[in-house]
Amino acid sequence: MTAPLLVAADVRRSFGATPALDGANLSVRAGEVVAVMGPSGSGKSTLLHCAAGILLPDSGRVTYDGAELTALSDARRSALRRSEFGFVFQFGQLVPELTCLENVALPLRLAGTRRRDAARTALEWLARLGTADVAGKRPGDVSGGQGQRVAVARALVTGPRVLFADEPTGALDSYHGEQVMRLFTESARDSGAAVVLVTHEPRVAAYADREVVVRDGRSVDLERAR
Ligand SMILES: Nc1ncnc2c1ncn2[C@@H]1O[C@H](COP(=O)(O)OP(=O)(O)OP(=O)(O)O)[C@@H](O)[C@H]1O
Repeated sequence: MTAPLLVAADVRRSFGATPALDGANLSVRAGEVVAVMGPSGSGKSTLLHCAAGILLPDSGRVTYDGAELTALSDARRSALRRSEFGFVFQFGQLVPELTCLENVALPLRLAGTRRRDAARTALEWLARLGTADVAGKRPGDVSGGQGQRVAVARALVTGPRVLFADEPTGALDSYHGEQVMRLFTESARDSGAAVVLVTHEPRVAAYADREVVVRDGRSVDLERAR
């Protein structure tokens, strides 16, 4: 079995007097989809944010590809996040002033790709997610399901090695939610990325290879028989 690509070990994090994580663990291998489940307020999002280097834990270690994320400067951690990680959230992640195509092209433009090349790659990703028809529209003029597929295309366009998704289908009905999950997990598996997927919906977690359940800031790993 291959070594995990990303490991969060014994992570603790409080917000003021509220202990959000109290010794949580998470690991994910390349090509593996891990669902982080658990009740509301149990610490799922905090664990994702710590694993992705968005939040620093109070104690514990997060290592990515053998390097300790928690020991990097803010600037190096941000650069690593931009180049290695992709993110899909529930709401409000697309830039409303840009077209859907420009939204998907944005991470490539930020990484220095020329406008025409970025647009071509972005359009390929929109087509793979079945949303090439909304390329010229602004996010406010597309449906919730189309918007989430555009967000997935934007998360995948740079070829990230780890994808983080926090309730990516939370705002969708079950039909569109399933469609987004299928495209999301297929695309991630095709590209060999590792996926950390926070959800409280068993139907969404069913797309994962493994489940980690967080309760009161602590995690339990459950192997899923597939
Ligand atoms: N920025 C913050 N400031 C203060 N408290 C916070 C903050 N973020 C999270 N918390 C608290 O930390 C605990 C864990 O929150 P977290 O969002 O990680 O849970 P969750 O399992 O993702 O919840 P949900 O399923 O409702 O999104 C909760 O008690 C929450 O109120």
